[in-house]
Formats: sequence, structure tokens, C-alpha cells
Amino acid sequence: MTSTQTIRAAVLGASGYTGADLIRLAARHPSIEITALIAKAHAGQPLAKVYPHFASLDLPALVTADEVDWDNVDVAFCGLPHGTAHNEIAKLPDSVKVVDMSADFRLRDLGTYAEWYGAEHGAPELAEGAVYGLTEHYRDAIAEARLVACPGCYPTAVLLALLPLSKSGLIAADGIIIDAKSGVSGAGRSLKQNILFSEAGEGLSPYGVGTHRHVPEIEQELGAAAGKSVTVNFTPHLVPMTRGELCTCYVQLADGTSADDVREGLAKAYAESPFVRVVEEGVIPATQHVRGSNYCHIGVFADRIPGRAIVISTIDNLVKGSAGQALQNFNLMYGLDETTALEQLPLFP
Ligand SMILES: NC(=O)C1=CN([C@@H]2O[C@H](COP(=O)(O)OP(=O)(O)OC[C@H]3O[C@@H](n4cnc5c(N)ncnc54)[C@H](OP(=O)(O)O)[C@@H]3O)[C@@H](O)[C@H]2O)C=CC1
Ligand SMILES: CC(=O)N[C@@H](CCC(=O)OP(=O)(O)O)C(=O)O
Repeated sequence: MTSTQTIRAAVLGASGYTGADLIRLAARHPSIEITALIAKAHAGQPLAKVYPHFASLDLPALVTADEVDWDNVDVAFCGLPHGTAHNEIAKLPDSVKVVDMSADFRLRDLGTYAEWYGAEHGAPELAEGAVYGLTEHYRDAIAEARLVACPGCYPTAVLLALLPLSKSGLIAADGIIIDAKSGVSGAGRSLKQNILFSEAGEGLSPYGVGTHRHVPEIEQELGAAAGKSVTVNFTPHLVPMTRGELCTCYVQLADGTSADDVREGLAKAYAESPFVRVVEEGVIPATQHVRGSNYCHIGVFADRIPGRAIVISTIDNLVKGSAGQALQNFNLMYGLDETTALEQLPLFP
């Protein structure tokens, strides 16, 4: 396609955080015209009433999915809760391409989906054709896909750090420990007790200990890359900040491999990837180095325990962890430069 063509986009879940960040980024995309904004409880309201920071944009009002003229839509970005997304996406006409930010189409094994998400999958035939949208590793398949399932925010940070290492055999398939931290926007905009300021504001809380639903997603992708079963210990924590995510991954090195080999392997893997920066030795990645941007920073450190290394990865959960990666995948699906509308630098401090 040429850069002068217009692609008509709908956003499902436009009143939610991922939907809103998608709108923020898409509003500056030269090829996107937003033709429909879909919500549930907020349907019927102007977007700027729900999000005053959009007051300067001329956008359609929020409507329900039933009210949309789908002949006027080429692509749908989906920021619906998991368990809802698969049913809503199944109703869309085949002519509409889909970039899904929910978890519903990420797991290849639908038995695993039912086990971790507590319900049978509502659209198995669509799941069959879905492509896992970890952009840097599946560019060719994403470019050809009708439905792209963007990874979860934690899996994005973890897999960008570890997938090349599993693939090249630089790390062992077991002994991977992931200590993950997220800002509260990772939990979305709906009211929940644990994200009240009074309960999240001055504490650090682990959650989903040993049971978080991102475990099978991470193991699926590391296992596929390694060509054998991979297991991880993964514990997420809620941090009193709005945006940002940081994963500290403790790994067992393959025999004869050093932390320097790991850093070099990652730098080589991402040499052609504009948004993944393997930071120089001695630089410590931090969430504030990527906030508001589509960048992922990865640092590699030797562990004092022989044969082990520490790989630290950080992203903005709402940008590279959802809306930014969704837009990057959209760019590939339409033959555009993958950086289009994603060039903004991190917001620091
Ligand atoms: N927050 C994050 O950092 C990340 C989130 N994700 C995933 O993206 C998805 C969206 O997350 P997030 O934006 O945080 O969630 P929010 O809770 O902020 O927003 C959810 C949105 O879905 C809409 N909605 C809910 N139920 C329905 C329904 N039955 N029909 C139509 N619309 C509905 C809501 O509309 P209304 O408010 O009007 O009812 C709202 O717009 C989730 O699957 C989430 O897990 C993925 C990566 C990162
Ligand atoms: C802080 C917080 O609650 N984070 C969310 C992760 C957000 C995400 O990536 O969710 P999906 O897999 O549904 O896309 C969680 O742990 O469930």
C-alpha cells in the first residue's frame, strides 16, 4: 500500500486504557482514519468526556458494536477484557482485519486456554489462524495475518529478553526465574480494590504467585523457540506507579557461555529492530528510560553464582506492552514502515 492511502480503523474498548493509548498513537498516524469507537458502559458519550486529554481531536462518539457500520471499517483494534474479546471478534465480518490486545488468541493450545482462563474458547476456528504478535520475532507471519494476537505486557518484556537466548541455546530450558513488576495501569481502568490509591499507593504487592496466566504464554513461546519444553518461575508485583514494567530474569547459562556472550547474542538478534535496545555494559535499565515510548531496553549482567546471568528488560506496558506493539503490527499488516507513528522518544523524568 502507499502512504497516501487511508485505512479506516475501529477501536473496541475505546474507553479503556489500552484503547485510549491506541487512539493517542493512531491519531498521529498518517494512514489511519478512526471511523468507530466502541465501548459498553460508556457508549453514547463523546470520547473527550470520558478522556478530557482528547479534547483537541475530532473523533466519533463512543457507540456499542451493534451500532457500527462495519462496511466503513478496514481494521479493528481490540482492547476488550479477555473472555469477552473472542466472542466480540468472532462477530466481525471477514473483511475486517483484527489486531487484538487481549489474551484470547495468544495460546495455541485451546485446552491450555480453558485451563488458565476458566472457560472454553468461543472462536476456535479463528484461534487456529491467529498469529502471535511479538513483532520482532514474527514479522513475516504478522504481515500476512488477518488476526494478530498481541502478547501480554509481561510476556512482551520477558520474551524480548529471553526468546533469542532460548532459540540459540545460550540458556538452559530450566532454572529460569522471572521477578516482574508492573505499574497499576496494567490492571485497566475499571474499579478494583487492589488498585485504589489507598491500597496500592505506598506498598509493593506480589500477586498471582505461582498461578499467573502469563506463565503458559511465556512457556509456549520459549518452548517453541528452544524446540523443547521450557519451564519458568514467574512472580508479578504491583508497583505504586502508573506506567511501566520491569522484568528481572535469572537464567542458567549453557556450558561455556558467559554474560558477554548473552549480551552479544541479544545485540545481534535485535540489530535490525529499531525499538529494542540492548544497553551497554554497566547501564541499568529502568522503567523511566522507556516511559511513553515503544522502546524496550534490555541489560545483561553476570551473576556471582557461576554459570548464571541476570537479564533485565523494561517496557511501557501501555505502549510496547499493548497499544504501541499493536500499532507496530498494524504497520506490518499494511506494508508500512513498522516505526510509523511510534517514533516518539520516552518521557523522562
Ligand atoms: N492495561 C494494560 O497494560 C494491558 C492490557 N492488556 C489487555 O488489553 C485488554 C484491555 O485492557 P485495558 O484497556 O487495561 O482494560 P480497561 O478495563 O481499561 O478497558 C476495558 C474496555 O473494554 C470495554 N468493554 C468491557 N466489556 C465489554 C463488552 N462486553 N462489550 C464491549 N466493550 C466492553 C470497556 O468499555 P466500558 O468501560 O464502556 O464498559 C472498556 O472500554 C485486556 O484484555 C487486557 O488484559 C494487554 C496488555 C497490557
Ligand atoms: C498490573 C496488572 O494487573 N497487570 C495485568 C497484566 C496486563 C496484561 O498484559 O493483560 P493481558 O494478558 O490480559 O493482556 C495482570 O497481571 O493481569
